[in-house]
Amino acid sequence: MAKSPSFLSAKAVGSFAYLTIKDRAPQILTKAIDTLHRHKNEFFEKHGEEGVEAEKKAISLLSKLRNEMQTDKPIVPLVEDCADTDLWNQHLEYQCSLLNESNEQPSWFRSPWLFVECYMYRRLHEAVIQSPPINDFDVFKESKDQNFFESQESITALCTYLQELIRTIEDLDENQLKNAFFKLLQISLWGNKCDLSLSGGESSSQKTNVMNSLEDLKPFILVNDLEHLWLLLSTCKKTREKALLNRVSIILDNAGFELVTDLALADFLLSSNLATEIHFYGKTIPWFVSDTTIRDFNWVIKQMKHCNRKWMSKCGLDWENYLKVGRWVYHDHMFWTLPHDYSAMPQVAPDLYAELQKACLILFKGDLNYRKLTGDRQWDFTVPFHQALNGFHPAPLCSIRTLKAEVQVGLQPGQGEQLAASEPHWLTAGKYGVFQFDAPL
Ligand SMILES: O=P(O)(O)OC[C@@]1(O)O[C@H](CO)[C@@H](O)[C@@H]1O
Ligand SMILES: [Mn+2]
Repeated sequence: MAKSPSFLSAKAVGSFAYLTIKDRAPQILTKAIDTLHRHKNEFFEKHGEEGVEAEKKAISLLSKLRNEMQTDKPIVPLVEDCADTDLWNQHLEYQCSLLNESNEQPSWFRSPWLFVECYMYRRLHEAVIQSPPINDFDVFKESKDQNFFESQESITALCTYLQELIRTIEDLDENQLKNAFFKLLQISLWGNKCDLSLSGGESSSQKTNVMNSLEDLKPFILVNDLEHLWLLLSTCKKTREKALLNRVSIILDNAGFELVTDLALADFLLSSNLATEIHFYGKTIPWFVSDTTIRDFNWVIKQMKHCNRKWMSKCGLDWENYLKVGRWVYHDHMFWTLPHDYSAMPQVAPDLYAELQKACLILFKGDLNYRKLTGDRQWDFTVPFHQALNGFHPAPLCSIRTLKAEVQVGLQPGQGEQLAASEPHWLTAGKYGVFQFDAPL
């Protein structure tokens, strides 16, 4: 078996990983510190002097973290005893073993980018939980909520389209159903552009109506396996006995507009009978600035339900009902906020792997999921996606991802080189996307 290529890391000066750890990650910590500072009065009103002391402590812990990163200090073990602390510290020991020969310590600019970037968010969480009584504060909530509020035009247009689709769905022929399916998948793909960790926490809302740009965006889809998804789900629908369940699992990414696009897609899958149940997987802690937690998931549905726009409110009501009757299920699992790539899931989280195996299709949203699917390694662009998955095949799966990191596989010969020649930042600007499918052989 050929040796796998090296991990992306900030060792490569000028690389996107390097620029992230050097510039964007410290900027994200600074914004988190500013957010805590701006909530000082709220903490005082809620908790009195204890709240102000807690704010000071969290800020001091985050400032220390930022300094460790900016001065490339060794990565230190987590100290707060949580359910995942041992797994994190065991992984840190594994990272130490990778550097044994060079007699070096894991550090921000030497260790794999995936590890240190995930570690930063887990240390940020540790700083907050070490600061009671503000230990359940989400430093990213404001920006996730703002993304939702600033995307109202797109959300309204999407809900109006979805409700019209549902109203007429019995009259749609096979081809019309497929086109609607593809349209909602593309909206979910481009919803992934709205990612606050790429923008360093600056607003990245969907201010224009993405539905009007789908045709213009088609040339930016580098791998398009949509037909595989249609064939899989339409065949499951035709061959399914009445009772048999067809589960589609969605590994969520960002809250706000992207989450609404994923919920709209999920509604269509049920309304069209392409699936009988949808399982969603979010993050158990605030993660990569915009990622969805259970609070974000419930907040978006509640906001939709109570808003004064007819079709948005109808969607919110329907979606709340899907959850009530169990046709939509939300899962929390700590694995998604560990630093491991997905080929480690059978060993590290066999219960989660077994759960994913129950799906007839798994949709992985976003760039970080793509990085974890492919091990965040420096693969040649033409390496098959199946190979890069390194044995991770719980069920047929599809990555729905806009490119925001220097890892991409499954391209045609010369395709990557041609893009690099015309667009130096094609891998990281979020301008290109993929629908990349894999089925167990
Ligand atoms: O998973 P998402 O939300 O699509 O993107 C997350 C992400 O793009 O943000 C980082 C920027 O620091 C990337 O490296 C990382 O993959
Ligand atoms: Mn994300």
